[in-house]
Amino acid sequence: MDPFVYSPNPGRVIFGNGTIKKLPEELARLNLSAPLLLSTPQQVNQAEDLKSVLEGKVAGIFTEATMHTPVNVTEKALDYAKKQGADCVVSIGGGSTIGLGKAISIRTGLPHICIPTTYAGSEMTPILGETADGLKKTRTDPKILPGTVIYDVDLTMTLPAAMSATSGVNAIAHAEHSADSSWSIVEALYARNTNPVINLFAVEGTRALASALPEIVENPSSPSARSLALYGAWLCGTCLGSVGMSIHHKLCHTLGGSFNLPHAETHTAVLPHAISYNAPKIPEAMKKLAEALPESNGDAIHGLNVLLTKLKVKRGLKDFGMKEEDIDKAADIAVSNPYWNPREIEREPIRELIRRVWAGEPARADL
Ligand SMILES: NC(=O)C1=CN([C@@H]2O[C@H](COP(=O)(O)OP(=O)(O)OC[C@H]3O[C@@H](n4cnc5c(N)ncnc54)[C@H](O)[C@@H]3O)[C@@H](O)[C@H]2O)C=CC1
Ligand SMILES: O=C(O)/C=C\C(=O)CC(=O)O
Repeated sequence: MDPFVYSPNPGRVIFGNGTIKKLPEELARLNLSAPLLLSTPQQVNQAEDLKSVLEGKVAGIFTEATMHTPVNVTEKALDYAKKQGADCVVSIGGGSTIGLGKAISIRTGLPHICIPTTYAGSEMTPILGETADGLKKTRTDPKILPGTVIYDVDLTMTLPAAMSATSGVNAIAHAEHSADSSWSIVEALYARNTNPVINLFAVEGTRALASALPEIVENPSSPSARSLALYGAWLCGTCLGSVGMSIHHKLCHTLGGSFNLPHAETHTAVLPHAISYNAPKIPEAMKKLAEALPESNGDAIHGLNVLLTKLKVKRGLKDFGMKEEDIDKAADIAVSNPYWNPREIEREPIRELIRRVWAGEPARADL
């Protein structure tokens, strides 16, 4: 056994069906009585349902959560929270809404309860990415980690199949960077600060999502597949919250932040290529990943290609509006200030990786 440090994040997790009904109990347990509910404009109905669960006893509802957590939206929400006398925030939604909850909580000290409705995993991390003046900056602070997470499978039933697929692959990406003894399962399988417990989470989380997502794409109302996917998302989010990020996340943050590409879709297109870049340096992680992916035939890259084909996702960033002439600029940004990575960051293979992702080619083991 290699030496390791295990330092689990605190936080209370409630998982099941119909669990939003437990919110009043949770607020009472924490001695809180004036929650500010947060949502996107698209999820106002779920925020209103939550208000009913609380019998109307809320400080208010703020429904302008936006992807990549723009600071101007946070400032508006902060003014509203103050005016309404909120004593905590409750975010109901995906990573965008949870990001707003984190941004308010870290600025005010207000407790944050999360009710996630996608598989992005932000609820389990002390990480916050915020955008100002066209630049997205990410920071980590233990105080950003939400105190309570209520996973209610019922709330995920409305997540459209295509979004479920890419959001689930976003989660798998957190796991993969934690599997080798040296670094993060897809990024948790090979993180340098990984440990045996996070490795178990990474493998189990990937297995759960790789099994559930194709079923959700075929039958979005399958209760068992929805439950398995949310369980996998919890495990993979825990991986991201516990170990570092590497080239995969660096590429996605570069592409998303600088070229305004959609978050989960970008993760999905990049993942097999990022894994193939690191493959020569992470043999143990590749073995574990292959075991977690159905139909991999012992080859993790093949397994990921098969999974993405089954999920019917778009694989080319050109499909999302990225221009071919931006490939060089993206390569330059991706190799500047790189995150720790098991393989040295070399510009030419990184450029070729981005070109393949831009073109939507299947990943190959020759980068
Ligand atoms: N800090 C962290 O640890 C992490 C942060 N993120 C951040 O989260 C954001 C992306 O979050 P995502 O969850 O991918 O997307 P999202 O939160 O932007 O949601 C996408 C869309 O789907 C809608 N939606 C969400 N759940 C739904 C449901 N159950 N039914 C119907 N519609 C639903 C939302 O209202 C929104 O319109 C990015 O800003 C990303 O940077 C993502 C992962 C981890
Ligand atoms: O943007 C953030 O809030 C920070 C981290 C992530 O988005 C993680 C990811 O790339 O999925």
